[in-house]
Amino acid sequence: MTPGALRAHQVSVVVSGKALVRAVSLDVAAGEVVGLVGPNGAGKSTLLRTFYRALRPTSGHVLLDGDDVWRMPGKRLARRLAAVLQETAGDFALTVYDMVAMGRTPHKRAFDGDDAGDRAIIMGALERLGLAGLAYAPFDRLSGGEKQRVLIARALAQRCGTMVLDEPTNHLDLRHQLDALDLVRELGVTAVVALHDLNLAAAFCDRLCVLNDGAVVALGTPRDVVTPALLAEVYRVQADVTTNPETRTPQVTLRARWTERGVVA
Ligand SMILES: Nc1ncnc2c1ncn2[C@@H]1O[C@H](COP(=O)(O)OP(=O)(O)OP(=O)(O)O)[C@@H](O)[C@H]1O
Repeated sequence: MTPGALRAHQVSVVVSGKALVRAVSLDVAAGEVVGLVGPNGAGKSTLLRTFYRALRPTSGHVLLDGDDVWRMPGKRLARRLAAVLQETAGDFALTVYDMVAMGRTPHKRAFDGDDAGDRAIIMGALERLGLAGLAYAPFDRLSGGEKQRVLIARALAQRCGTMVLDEPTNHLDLRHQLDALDLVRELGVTAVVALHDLNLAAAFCDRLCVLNDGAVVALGTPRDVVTPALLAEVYRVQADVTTNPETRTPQVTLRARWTERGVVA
């Protein structure tokens, strides 16, 4: 699990004549965690899809340790880069164990079964995500948060040095949100993670990349990026930014005002 250096160079995505991602350049150093933030529709998922080869950039390149991910055999990329996507529909017959076992596929030849080493990795990933008790439950019956933890466990079992995570915490309760991001940090992997919760992003990420309308509008440490001016410009909200006394990272509080119709932020 050697962390890779991930580089997007002038990546643009145009679909049906509409530019969804516009000339994005982002260098993520080996072992660095970069948060991708920005409003709904800003292009976060679209950019991430070019990283794990779900969507070919119209122009520009995505490089992992200097190798163009779009020129690499898929299996080789999957041994180096794991993606945690938003909830995936599973086959109704698959158990939680089966879903996590898929993380081992890039490391096997066709028709190879799981050996003892694979089983230990799969069970270790299930235990790490608090899912050992659900190992033989049908994936489709799980709650949204449980499913999300299964997808994280699958990426963990994939044993890659680089991870791309698209809103990995959106279904998780507070404790599991912290656990999931703690895990990413603990692993020491290179990670690009799309997050909506700016406080969480600021607490866990080395740097934040702010996308708006498909383009990077700010890139830097959380302290440099999370400012009332940026929040007003990008999210069109009035907010105060203080320093969290525990984490020493920026903390956003929306300014709310009372009207006869209730609270309006
Ligand atoms: N295949 C497509 N064809 C046309 N437009 C698309 C396509 N896929 C995405 N879009 C549009 O591209 C824009 C960016 O979408 P994307 O999912 O990347 O945003 P996002 O920043 O991840 O948003 P969210 O925070 O809501 O998840 C949106 O306006 C979306 O409607």
